[in-house]
Amino acid sequence: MMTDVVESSGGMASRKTGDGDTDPRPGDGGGVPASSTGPETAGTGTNDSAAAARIMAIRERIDEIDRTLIELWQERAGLSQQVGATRIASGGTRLVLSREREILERFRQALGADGTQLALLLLRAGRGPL
Ligand SMILES: C=C(O[C@@H]1C=C(C(=O)O)C=C[C@H]1O)C(=O)O
Repeated sequence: MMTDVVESSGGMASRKTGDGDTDPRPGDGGGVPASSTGPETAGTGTNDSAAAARIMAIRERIDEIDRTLIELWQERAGLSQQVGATRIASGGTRLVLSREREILERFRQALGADGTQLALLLLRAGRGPL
């Protein structure tokens, strides 16, 4: 499985297959659209060349965002681990649950139930093995 986060807030749901691909569903682009104008372009899911060009342009920004998210994710995890090591070296606790609750609430307020799930993953990444 590609993910163990369960969608619970009514957003996009996707089913994952063993190879990480998403099963096609009826009407989700698995077939050839009626307005098809040419061969399906570069994995865009459409045969319309104008739509394919637009999709590819948007995907460039999506890829940029994903790279930034990954970088930020890794930076945050590293910082969180530094805080933990600093605190333990000074005789403190590894975790501060009141601070974790604040973070969970921040993400929940901004993003709803998905925010809570995201924050739980962020906190876990920063903890490393307990
Ligand atoms: C990074 C800290 O240590 C731990 C990790 C946290 C985090 O990843 O945000 C929050 C609280 C602590 O359990 C901190 O106290 O700020």
